[in-house]
Amino acid sequence: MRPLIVIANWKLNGNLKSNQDWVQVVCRGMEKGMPAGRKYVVCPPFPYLAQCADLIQNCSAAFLSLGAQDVSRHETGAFTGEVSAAMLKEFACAYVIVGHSERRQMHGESDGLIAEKALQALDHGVTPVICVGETADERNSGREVEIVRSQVAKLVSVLQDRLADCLIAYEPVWAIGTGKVASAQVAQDMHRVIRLQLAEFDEDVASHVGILYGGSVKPDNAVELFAMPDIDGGLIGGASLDPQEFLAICQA
Ligand SMILES: O=C(CO)COP(=O)(O)O
Repeated sequence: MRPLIVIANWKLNGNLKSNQDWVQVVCRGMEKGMPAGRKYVVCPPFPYLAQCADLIQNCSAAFLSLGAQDVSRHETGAFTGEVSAAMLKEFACAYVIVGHSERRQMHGESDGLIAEKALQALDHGVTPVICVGETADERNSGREVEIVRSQVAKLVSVLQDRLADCLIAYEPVWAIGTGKVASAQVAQDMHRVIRLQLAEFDEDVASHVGILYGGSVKPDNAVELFAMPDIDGGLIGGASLDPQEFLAICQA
């Protein structure tokens, strides 16, 4: 059985005070009891990883894990502004998001670079959460399956059976921050496409890999999304900034 995983992606949000309040509210909520067999992760901006690691450690409900929003494909060296997987590991990051559509679009990240970043994370014992997804234009022209399959094909060719230790997040770009959530069936259909593609490579890998949905997930649509057979959790942006909303999604 694949566990259900809910990940808060704060993006470029947060400050010392609001982070402290957020972790306190979420921890207190989780201490009251959470559904069994689930995992929860928070991904703050880099400068707050140490603060959040400390806050989480002091939380008696050992539910919440820490993740980062990006990682360098390099180990070390003259790469100004980059953060390595080894550094993330030192700050207790168990997960890292790679290839988010905002990085693909605004920073020109390619499928090849994203696969290399995932390899770096794996080499340092950090689980990569690899994002894929089509734009509105690609879906409107009926190319959504072709686009997502080409993104996944690159992951399979580079990562091979190490994909078993990764998570994939299907985040249709048209659903991110727009309030236009993919219907549970539309999301399930694409998750199925991805899982079948992984099965073409290796059935074991396909049955192992958690595939999360991201894009305008809210407490009221999470229940239906998470009930789908190939949806193994969610990557939550806007709704994760409010600790009560995030908690409600974790409990959905
Ligand atoms: O990009 C996302 C998570 O990584 C989704 O963002 P929203 O939940 O704000 O649509």
